Amino acid sequence: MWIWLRERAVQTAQFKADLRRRAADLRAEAAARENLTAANLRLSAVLGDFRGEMLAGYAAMRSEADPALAMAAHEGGCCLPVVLRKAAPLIFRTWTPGEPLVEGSFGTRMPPGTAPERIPRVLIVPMLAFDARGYRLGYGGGFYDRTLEALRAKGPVTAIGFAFDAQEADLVPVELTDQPLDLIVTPTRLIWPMAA
Ligand SMILES: Nc1nc2c(c(=O)[nH]1)N(C=O)[C@@H](CNc1ccc(C(=O)N[C@@H](CCC(=O)O)C(=O)O)cc1)CN2
Ligand SMILES: Nc1ncnc2c1ncn2[C@@H]1O[C@H](COP(=O)(O)OP(=O)(O)OP(=O)(O)O)[C@@H](O)[C@H]1O
Repeated sequence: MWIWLRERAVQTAQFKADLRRRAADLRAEAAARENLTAANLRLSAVLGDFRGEMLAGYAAMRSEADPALAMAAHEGGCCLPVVLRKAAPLIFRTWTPGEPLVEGSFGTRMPPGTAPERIPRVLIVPMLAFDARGYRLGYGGGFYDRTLEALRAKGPVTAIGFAFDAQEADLVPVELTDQPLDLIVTPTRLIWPMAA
C-alpha cells in the first residue's frame, strides 16, 4: 500500500514537471503574439467587486500574463508577494504601481523591506497552466498553495488566475495540498471553475 502511494506521488511529480515544460513553451508563444489590454480590462471589471479591498498582484516575470494595468486601476491598495524562505507561505508588502522594486529570490522582483506588510483580500495569481476545475500549476515551489491555505484558514479570500487561453490544460494533476482558483481571467474568457 505505502509503496503504491509513493509510486503514485512520483508519477504525479513527473507528470507535473512534464506539463510545466510544455506550458512554459505555450505561454511564451502566446505572450509573443497576444496583447493583454482586453484581458486587463476584464480583470479590472472583476476587481470592481473588490473596490476598497487590498489586492495582491504580481510583478510579471518570464512570459507571465502581466496584470500591471488592472493593478494600477484598482482602488483599495496593492501589494506584491515576497518569498521569505522555501516551503513557507509568501508574505505581501504594499506597493504603488510605478514605485521601484528590488531583486527577490528565484528571479522575482519585490517591494523593499521597508514597505509595510499587508494581508490581501483578493489575489491575482500567476501560473504556468490551469484547468477548468480551477487547479493550477506554478513553478513548483508550492508557495501559492501554502499561502492560500493560510489565508483561507483566516477568512474569505478570492484567488483569481490570470493567464493566456493557451495555458489551459485538460486536467492539471492534483495533489492533496493544491488550492484551487476561484476564477480565471484570460484574453477571451472569464472561467468560473466547476467544483470537480
Ligand atoms: N511573478 C511572480 N512572482 C512570484 C511568483 C510567481 O510565480 N510569479 N511566485 C510563485 O510562487 C513566488 C516566487 N516563486 C518562484 C518559485 C520558483 C521559481 C523558479 O524559478 N523555479 C525554477 C526551479 C527551481 C528549482 O527547482 O530549484 C524554475 O522554474 O526553473 C521562481 C519563482 C513569488 N513571486
Ligand atoms: N500546504 C502545504 N503543505 C505542505 N506541502 C505543500 C503545501 N502546499 C504545497 N506543498 C508541496 O509543495 C510542492 C510543490 O507544490 P506544487 O507542485 O503544487 O507547486 P506550484 O503550485 O506549481 O508552485 P507555486 O504555488 O509556488 O506557484 C508539492 O510537492 C507539495 O506537496
